[in-house]
Amino acid sequence: MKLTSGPAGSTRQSTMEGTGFADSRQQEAGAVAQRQTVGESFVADPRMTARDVAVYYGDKCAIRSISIDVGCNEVLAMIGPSGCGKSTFLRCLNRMNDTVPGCRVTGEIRLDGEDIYAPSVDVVPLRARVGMVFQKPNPFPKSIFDNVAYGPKIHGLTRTKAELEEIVETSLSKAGLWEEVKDRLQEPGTGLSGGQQQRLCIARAIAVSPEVILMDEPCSALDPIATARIEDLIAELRLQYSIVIVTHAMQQASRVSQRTAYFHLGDLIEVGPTERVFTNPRHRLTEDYITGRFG
Ligand SMILES: Nc1ncnc2c1ncn2[C@@H]1O[C@H](COP(=O)(O)OP(=O)(O)OP(=O)(O)O)[C@@H](O)[C@H]1O
Repeated sequence: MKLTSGPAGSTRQSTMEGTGFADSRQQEAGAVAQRQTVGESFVADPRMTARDVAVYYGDKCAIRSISIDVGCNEVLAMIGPSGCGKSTFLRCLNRMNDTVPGCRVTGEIRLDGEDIYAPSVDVVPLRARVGMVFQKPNPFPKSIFDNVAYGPKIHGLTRTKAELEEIVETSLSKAGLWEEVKDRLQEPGTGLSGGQQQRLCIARAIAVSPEVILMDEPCSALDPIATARIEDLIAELRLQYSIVIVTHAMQQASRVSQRTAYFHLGDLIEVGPTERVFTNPRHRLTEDYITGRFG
């Protein structure tokens, strides 16, 4: 994947602008330098592009001027201390923030070049194209089969029962769950173990042929073995989809992702190839975080 650095336009304005004092100007330059995203935010062939994205909850600005691409067939990890805005940004990518009262999103986000916030965009098909897997596995109170079949049915993706069965089997296979559940498809999804439930939720996302899968700390409720299975699965899914994952586990980010984005207090501080970000961070705040001095 070819990477490119952030343009000058990704610099955010300092709140000290216009003070007129020399030392203030120096501080301002420092503040701007600190808030400019360093590294490689952009890729040559993006699946999604976010430009100058800000999110407000009421009057409170949760993230400011975020510009970043999501590449095809990459896992992009988003890391940073609690409350820095990772989940808020993730939710912008499939307009999940639309469901949060008082939440306002500004800037521009495109999927395959199409503005996903355009008034003409229907969020139901959008959320099939940009699927989401949550922190806590949340299967529907339905059978294993129906959990996976539900999406294709409501999106009209199949014409016959055989086609639907085919999608269910393929999705469960891709999610690494088919062998474990093929003889109990009519049992409730909620009867599976936590790790199996999370793979069921991944199968549910896959069943509607997404282009991007968003994962918000998908392993935080799982034991190490179930976590390892999901991480292996993420590596396989990348071959077909783009994946954006929020994780608190830096080891996990380094294991599963090709690029890592570091957020800090609502700013996107640094983006780059994962190995480089973890071994040779360019921004002091990134370094402080990954070495455990902050967060
Ligand atoms: N629904 C909401 N209403 C008001 N403020 C919110 C809401 N959701 C998030 N926030 C605030 O927005 C900021 C960013 O929160 P967000 O959950 O995106 O951070 P995060 O980096 O994902 O945190 P964590 O790692 O703890 O999940 C925080 O200050 C948070 O309190």
